[in-house]
Amino acid sequence: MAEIAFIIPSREICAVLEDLLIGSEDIEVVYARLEEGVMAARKAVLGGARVLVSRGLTYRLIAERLSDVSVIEIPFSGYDLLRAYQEAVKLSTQAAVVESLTVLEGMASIEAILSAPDAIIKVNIDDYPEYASAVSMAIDLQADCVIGNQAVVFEAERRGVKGVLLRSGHEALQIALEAARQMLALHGIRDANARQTDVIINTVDSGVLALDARGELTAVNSEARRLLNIDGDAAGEWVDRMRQYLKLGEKLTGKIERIGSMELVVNYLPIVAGGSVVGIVATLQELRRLQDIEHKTRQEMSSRGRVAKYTFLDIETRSSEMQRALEEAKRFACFDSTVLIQGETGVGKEYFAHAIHQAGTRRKGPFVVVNCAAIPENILESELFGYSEGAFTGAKKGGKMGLFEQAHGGTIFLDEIGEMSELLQARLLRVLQEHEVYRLGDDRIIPVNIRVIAATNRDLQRMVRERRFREDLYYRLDVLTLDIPPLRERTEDIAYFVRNFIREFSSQYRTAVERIEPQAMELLTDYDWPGNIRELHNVVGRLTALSLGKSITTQDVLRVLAKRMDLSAPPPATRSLKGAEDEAIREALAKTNGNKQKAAEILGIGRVTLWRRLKELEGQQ
Ligand SMILES: Nc1ncnc2c1ncn2[C@@H]1O[C@H](COP(=O)(O)OP(=O)(O)OP(=O)(O)O)[C@@H](O)[C@H]1O
Repeated sequence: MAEIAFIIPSREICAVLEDLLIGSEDIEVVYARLEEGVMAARKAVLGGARVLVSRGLTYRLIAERLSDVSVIEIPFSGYDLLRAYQEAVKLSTQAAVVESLTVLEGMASIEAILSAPDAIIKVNIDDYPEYASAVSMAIDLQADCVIGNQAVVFEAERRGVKGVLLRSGHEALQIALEAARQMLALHGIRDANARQTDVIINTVDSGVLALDARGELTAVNSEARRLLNIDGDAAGEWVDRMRQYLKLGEKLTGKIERIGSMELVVNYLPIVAGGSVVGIVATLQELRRLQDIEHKTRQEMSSRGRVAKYTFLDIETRSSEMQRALEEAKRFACFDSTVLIQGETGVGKEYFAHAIHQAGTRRKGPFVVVNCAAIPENILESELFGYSEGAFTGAKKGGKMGLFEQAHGGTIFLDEIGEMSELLQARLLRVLQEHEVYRLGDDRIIPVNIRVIAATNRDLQRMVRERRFREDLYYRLDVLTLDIPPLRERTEDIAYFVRNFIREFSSQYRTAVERIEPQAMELLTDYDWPGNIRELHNVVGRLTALSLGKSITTQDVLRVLAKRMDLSAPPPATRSLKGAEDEAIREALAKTNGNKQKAAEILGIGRVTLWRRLKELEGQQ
């Protein structure tokens, strides 16, 4: 395949060329003139030629008709001009040259070298509408010999004046050949660049379209084709749109454009070179996809260290009450709705929150825990909502993402919600209603997709009545309410947990403790456990550490529990009241023949309380 084609309107030049090109198989030489030359050029291009070389009028016609191919004109070398000069001077008294300005200037240089200024009349062929009038001018200026191309020579001879044909010789052909080869190399570089650009724009996952300065589409990648269904009508519409921005010549980013039901985020970027706009690039991204990426990034950032640790399998129980609560919680987990967990402190509300998150559709999203009672109000606000840079003195550079944002795509667990201030209750209500947050010091809306699980050990309903908790927020939270029974109502669990905890602590403290005396266990199951599982855990921890043998004894339990009751019991009102109590205890024991269990029942107190009081009585005696 010849990549360079010489379309030559002179057999003589063809012959010189063929000599010159022996062995150059990638170059084709065709003898053809004018219109035939154009046809030959087209054929060569179809055959794979990328650079055409020609001369004279044939060159002009080819360059004009095949505007998107590189066409090189064979020049005249200094030797060609010198040869024509010498021949004309020999043949005439006054010679003229009828050619383009570059040739005329070349001829003037030769005159200067030969110290014969203005020896030849110079007629610029481009100043005349046709060859004939240019030749007439030369003859009018007394020329008796005219140097020029084939047409000029023909006209001069027709008018009875000698003609000298200006021929491109060996050197000029060499120059043209070199230029053609360089042009071909440039094409190679351009193609490689275009291929590289093509690969680059097809690697990016945005749609890319580019127009040149004339508003013609010069690049479009596969993603743009996909997004705009470019084979359809959309492409034309998009090119029109881009042309408008090309005229404006200004950068425009983040514009939302609609294509049917799809929303695109479009950036228009003018290409500026040498101070002027030489094109425009549009990048397109699907809004939904961008949001997904943003969400994933947010999740990625926020889920580090923000994962739920417990599942329903971790909530062990032997109590039927608790079993019911568990079944309810499992059902709630499936609905992507707000859950309110109520229960005394230490009953395991946080365990439930983790497990509900893990069993729901958001299990892969973050799980963010916030203890509303543990953080001062103003700090809690900035923790929950985040802040922008400069929102307040000491605000971190670049601002800070709030916990609601961090929980995006997942769950936020608001523990001890009853402790939340009124201001924050109002802000939380907005989040639940609008599903969006504003950072402190920033008015930009940040959409958040979160599930809220709230927990409280307070009677929220009562707080609403006492106007200490917003009624509207209460009803927003009270969608799926879960009541976790206190440990004193789960006696089956007490024994079960005690055994588990003994094993746990005994291996942790490396003690010999393996079991608990039955009476001691009874004392524990009778106790009120105001601190619930957390308290039971602590107590068993202490018992395991204190016990000297393999069994935890009644004495051990009494010692540990008595201390706790002293801490929690209110101080006796009067001495006489205490005396009356002592009397009642004695009576009850007398009636039951010393059966402490029955005596406690008669007295309406727990066995542990009875034990404690008896110990006090012993001390008094
Ligand atoms: N089912 C269970 N099995 C074993 N331990 C449990 C269980 N439930 C709770 N616990 C223990 O009780 C402690 C208290 O649980 P959790 O923090 O979930 O209670 P809470 O109701 O959220 O308490 P608070 O209201 O004080 O925040 C936990 O640290 C854990 O050690």
